[in-house]
Amino acid sequence: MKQSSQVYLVDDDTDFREATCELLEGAGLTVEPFCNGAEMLQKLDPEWPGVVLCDVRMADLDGFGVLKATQDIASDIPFVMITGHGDVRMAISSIKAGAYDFIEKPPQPDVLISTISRAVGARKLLVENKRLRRRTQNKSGLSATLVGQSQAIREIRAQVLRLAALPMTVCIFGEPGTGKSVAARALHDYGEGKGEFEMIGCAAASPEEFRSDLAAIAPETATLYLRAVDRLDPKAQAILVEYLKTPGIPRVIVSMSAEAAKAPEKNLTDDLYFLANVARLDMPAIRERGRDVFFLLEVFLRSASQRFSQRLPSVTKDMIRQFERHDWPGNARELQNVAERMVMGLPIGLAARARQRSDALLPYEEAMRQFERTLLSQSLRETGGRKGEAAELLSIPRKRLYLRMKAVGLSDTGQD
Ligand SMILES: Nc1ncnc2c1ncn2[C@@H]1O[C@H](COP(=O)(O)OP(=O)(O)OP(=O)(O)O)[C@@H](O)[C@H]1O
Repeated sequence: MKQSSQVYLVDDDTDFREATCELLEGAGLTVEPFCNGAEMLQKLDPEWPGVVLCDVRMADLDGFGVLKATQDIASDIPFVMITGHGDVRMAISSIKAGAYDFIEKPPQPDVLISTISRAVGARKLLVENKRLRRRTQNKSGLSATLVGQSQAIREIRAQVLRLAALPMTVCIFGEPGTGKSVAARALHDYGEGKGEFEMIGCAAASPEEFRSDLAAIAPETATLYLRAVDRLDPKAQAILVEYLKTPGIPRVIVSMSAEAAKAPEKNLTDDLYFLANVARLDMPAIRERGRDVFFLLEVFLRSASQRFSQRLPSVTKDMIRQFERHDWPGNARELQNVAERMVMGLPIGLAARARQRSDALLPYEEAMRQFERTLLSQSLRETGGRKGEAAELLSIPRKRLYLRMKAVGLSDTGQD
């Protein structure tokens, strides 16, 4: 599945959504529609080079709530609010709250297109500038992105800097959550090519979807990251082989599982194996990186406490022992989840996880959904099903708790 569109459109009015998508796509913009803010926020990535266009009046979370949550994730993503016609007070409030601009409903097509194109242009510039800044930073810039002091990660950083300068295809191998996508982005950030980073997730893509994802790659893309390329079926691999032979395509970086690292030729057709396996990076598992687990923990704790507006939790001796004994099958991603639980004052529950095998891990979206479901059920259990108290325990607004319960399929027991 292709990851990034240029515009996320949030509106609970189906007719308006469809008409607006058609209009913006007709003007050459790529749009992804959402019928509520919660779904969009779940997808929002702070590095996303796009723009949010959001209605102010919506049944669940209103436009101001979505704006606030967007700013918590990434304050520099332009947010364009759709306000009621003639509602000057609302328009002023949206700008005061940090919106990039506002558009009155029903919008005039030329105003809508020019406002969104301007916002997309501004965002593109900002992302490019950030990238150039990162590139001009020295190696210490890279150690803030690919965190760790172990010999293994130092070698990865040195290889990234070496390979970034060469326009060849790179194959990144590693267990789930070892930072393959972080390394791919670093290869882009520290590379010479001007343009954007785009990602296509290959795990669930049918050959048809994959073909259309490749066809939709924006001309300004400098680096194309194909995640889990070993999960493509042979038909889709043949499509990729043809694509890789096309002149003028972006630089391609692919990732593969640790199992595939042992014998990549088994997972790839011969054609693709020879085309893709030019240079390789092998991301080390957390369990092979000694004290890095604590360097990463600190980074994840700081970011989670900022994100959830909570104090930094203390790390007890018992926790340190648990961390050292744990196998970390989910690697940095698992550690990040544990850090979030610590910040929220929840048990870290490492013993049970230690018995899980890495190949039993679920795809990311599903794993996150299950994690969230467990977290919400646990808080509800601890508060005897009282949602107000559960929301307080998790330090989120009650409305957000309702939304997330609905999103993960938890039934409403009726107690407030
Ligand atoms: N060395 C690192 N320094 C800082 N953060 C890291 C590092 N490695 C991983 N992370 C963080 O851990 C999480 C998982 O990393 P990432 O998504 O890059 O893993 P992956 O190997 O690409 O996963 P997948 O196997 O699902 O494709 C991300 O939030 C990422 O930012």
